[in-house]
Amino acid sequence: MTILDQIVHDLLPDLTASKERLPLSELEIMVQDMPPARDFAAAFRTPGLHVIAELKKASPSKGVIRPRFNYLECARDLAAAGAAALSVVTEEKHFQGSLQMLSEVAECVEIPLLRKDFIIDPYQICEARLHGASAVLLIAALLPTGELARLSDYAQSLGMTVLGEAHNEDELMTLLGCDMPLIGINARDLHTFGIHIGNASKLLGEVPADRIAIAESAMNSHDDLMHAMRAGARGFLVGEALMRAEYPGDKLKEMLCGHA
Ligand SMILES: O=P(O)(O)OC[C@@H](O)[C@@H](O)c1c[nH]c2ccccc12
Repeated sequence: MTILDQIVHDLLPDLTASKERLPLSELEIMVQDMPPARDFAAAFRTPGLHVIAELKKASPSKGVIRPRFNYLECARDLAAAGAAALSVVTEEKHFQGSLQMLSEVAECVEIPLLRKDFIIDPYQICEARLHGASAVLLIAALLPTGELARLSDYAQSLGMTVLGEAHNEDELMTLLGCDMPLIGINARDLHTFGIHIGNASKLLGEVPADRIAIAESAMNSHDDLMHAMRAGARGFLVGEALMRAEYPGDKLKEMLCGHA
């Protein structure tokens, strides 16, 4: 079993329990009373360096990244430093995130939020919307083509945006067959955790102009962002570099401007 299989295996009991407690039909009624979702894709349609700054305490490949994790302070600092959006990792067991954190962050900043999790069911998308996210990540390595299209359509029916994630040619082709506005190219292979920058750069160049290419993972500096931009990226998902910094907002400014 790969780590990806393990993560999905571990989230199933909670998902089943949540559905029993509050079925999807009830969540969908609650969504009707919500204000419209924040426009997640808007920022990326304009020129410039647009970073999706990721809030995560830990990851399976790196263990605990930010031991004292004041996520509201991080969220405020990153928004003030110019983050276009935030990615809130909600997976509990391997990343130490939660939906509660997503709701709190939604109340404390105005920029759009991505629920970053291992999404396999419409239920998780509706939960994301109810907790203040306006985008979800759909990982091609996790789902058959039909499911990707179905979940993507479902998210968009709730007024949300979809970030599809690929890390190889086949996955990219699958995503391009679905109606997804944002196409993420993950330099990290989720099965092995290996980083492949050359491969990611090549794939970024293959994202057609009517989609927004987002470079994901392993970027630490202004140069890394510029490299990904030259390869075709119009947005950048940055987690660890910000979460390891004492002052994530300052680190983001440095990555955006090229100097401290
Ligand atoms: O922390 P990094 O290397 O900057 O990467 C952020 C983000 O790309 C990464 O967390 C990520 C993107 N897609 C994923 C899917 C599963 C787990 C993790 C990820």
